[in-house]
Order: sequence, then structure tokens, then C-alpha cells
Amino acid sequence: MSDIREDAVIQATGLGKTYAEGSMRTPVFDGLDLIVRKGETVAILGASGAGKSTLLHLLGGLDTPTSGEVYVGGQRMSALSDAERGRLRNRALGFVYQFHHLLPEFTALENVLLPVVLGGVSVPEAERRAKALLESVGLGHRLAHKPGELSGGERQRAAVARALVNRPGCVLGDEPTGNLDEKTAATVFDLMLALNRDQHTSLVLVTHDRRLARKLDRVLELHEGRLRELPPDEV
Ligand SMILES: Nc1ncnc2c1ncn2[C@@H]1O[C@H](COP(=O)(O)OP(=O)(O)OP(=O)(O)O)[C@@H](O)[C@H]1O
Repeated sequence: MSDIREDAVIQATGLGKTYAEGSMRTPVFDGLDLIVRKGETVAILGASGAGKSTLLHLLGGLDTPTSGEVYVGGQRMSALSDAERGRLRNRALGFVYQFHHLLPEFTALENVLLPVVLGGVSVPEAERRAKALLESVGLGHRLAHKPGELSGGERQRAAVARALVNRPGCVLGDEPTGNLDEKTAATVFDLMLALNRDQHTSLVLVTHDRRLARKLDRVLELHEGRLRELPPDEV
């Protein structure tokens, strides 16, 4: 039985993934250990195909490991039913992707509201929270705009607000600014860091951009199936 740390929002032990389709097997990594502490920010770097998205999916309970375990808020993901895992994900984790995944027919406010209402919070309280968050990401004047009526940076900021609305312990971002121009990417990245400081939400962000990665507390590199912490002068 591995040591499960109390200050970990996410902990992975001996994590391995091999994709298997018919007779084709694609080993990605094996035996990875990772601890994300409360309030900590972690960058994951690695070449294309190194397994960064795979790792993030496993940490977020969106895919099942071939070996090892993931603990979210101290709960072993593999011990939960699909429904329990879904509830834990909705409560304890937020997700931001390269493409915003906002629902096109809903306004910015409704998009941010959805996860809270699904989490069982009353509508007035959910609305209060969603509005406050949209204001803090600079979208207080765009509540009634649908995604198609927002700029790329505004859509990503709305996606960040949606990821944070259930006050998760950790936000997992897969290239959250990868689809934005350099300046907007830096703005959205800095915004995520500011929210991390205000709300002590941990961040695990996959990025190709070393300059952005340097802003985080720790930088890990996934290379040939191993996860290595880079010293600051190597980032
Ligand atoms: N569903 C799948 N079935 C089989 N192989 C897969 C599957 N998904 C990913 N892979 C393979 O696993 C490896 C890791 O993929 P992953 O998407 O995690 O890489 P990545 O580091 O996120 O890459 P990128 O930076 O290009 O997005 C790749 O070689 C990929 O081809």
C-alpha cells in the first residue's frame, strides 16, 4: 500500500498506460509517480506524442490506467463507480482544453452556471458565483454573449471561469492557451495564475511554451515514458 499524502490534491502512484486496440499495443509510460500539493502550480512539458494528454486524462479520471492508481482528494479513483467518479470529477477538478468546449447555444453566464447547477447548488447562489467569476476574468460586460459572439481570448477566459466555478482543488489544463496568439495566451495564463493565488486552486498545465511553464512552481518533463522534474535553469 503506497503512502497517500494528506496535502495532495492529486496523487499518482506507479501510473502506467498502454493503449491496446486489437493486436496493436502502444505503450506510453509506466511507473510514473506524481504528487500535486494544495495550491501548487505544475507545468508538464514534453515532445509531441510523449504522453502529456494521456497523463492528464488519467489524472482527471477521464481514462483508466493500465497500472497504478490515481487519488483525487485522497479518494482512489479505481475504487469508485462511474457515477461516483463523475461526481468527484465535477466537485474536485476543473478542466480547460485548447479549444474552449463552451456550448454554443448558451450564453457565457449559462455556460459557467451549468457545472454548479449540476453539482446541486441552488440557482441564486450558482448565479452569484458564476457572475463573480466572470467579472474576475474580465467578462462582467459579456454575460449575455454566446461563444460565437466572444473573441478567442474571451472564450478561453469563460472556459477558465467555468473550470473554477465549483471551487475545485485542482484545475487540469491541456494546452489551455495553445490556440491563442502570444499576447492573449500570456494574458489568459497570468489570469489562471492570479486565480490560483486568490483561491489556492492547484494548476496542472500541459504546455509547449517554456516561457509560460517557467511561471509555474514546478516544471516536469515527460520524455521516453519518464517524468523528470527540470531544474529552473533547464526550463
Ligand atoms: N486512443 C489511442 N489509441 C492508441 N494510441 C494512442 C491513443 N491516444 C494516444 N495514443 C498514442 O499515445 C501516445 C501519447 O499520446 P498523447 O496524446 O498523450 O501525447 P501528447 O504528448 O499529448 O502529444 P501532443 O503534444 O502531440 O498533443 C502517442 O504516440 C499517440 O499516438
